[in-house]
Amino acid sequence: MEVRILDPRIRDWGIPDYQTAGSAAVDLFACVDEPLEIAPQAPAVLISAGIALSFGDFSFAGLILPRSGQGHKRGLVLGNSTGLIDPDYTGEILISTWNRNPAGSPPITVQPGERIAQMIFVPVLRPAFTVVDSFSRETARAAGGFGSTGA
Ligand SMILES: O=c1ccn([C@H]2C[C@H](O)[C@@H](COP(=O)(O)OP(=O)(O)OP(=O)(O)O)O2)c(=O)[nH]1
Repeated sequence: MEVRILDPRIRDWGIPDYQTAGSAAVDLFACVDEPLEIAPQAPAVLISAGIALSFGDFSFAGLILPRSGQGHKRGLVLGNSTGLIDPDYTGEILISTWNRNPAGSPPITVQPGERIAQMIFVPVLRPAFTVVDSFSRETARAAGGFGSTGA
């Protein structure tokens, strides 16, 4: 996979890579020029991750996810819940950054180079759609959902 370094500070912070052989994700750095205060419940802020990717073949995509420590402990999550990086997207990777804490909480300060999110890569399946009036196979669940099997 090709990576373009759009913010030279990335070379000092560590080009995003798997921290260990067992790691599924690469951490993304906040490429802000100065510490950035994000108020609770304020509209999400787009922060550059300082990199662009070329997926080569289009068989996988990227997903930007919150980091558990940032999200669970600190309240710093993603304004779009999950970011999808399409395999044909070659622009700057942006992180929609949101302070989910209740109004009145202190702001969260994001430092330059802080690891605020992570990205995993997933295979993309592109099933062909056949338009039908009714499905050729029935299931026990049928349209049951949203708690249909009990609490
Ligand atoms: O957190 C994100 C989400 C998206 N993107 C980039 C890569 C992605 O491929 C592109 C488009 O994202 P998406 O398909 O989710 O956007 P959309 O709202 O459906 O708009 P469109 O596809 O019309 O651009 O924006 C990011 O950099 N970060």
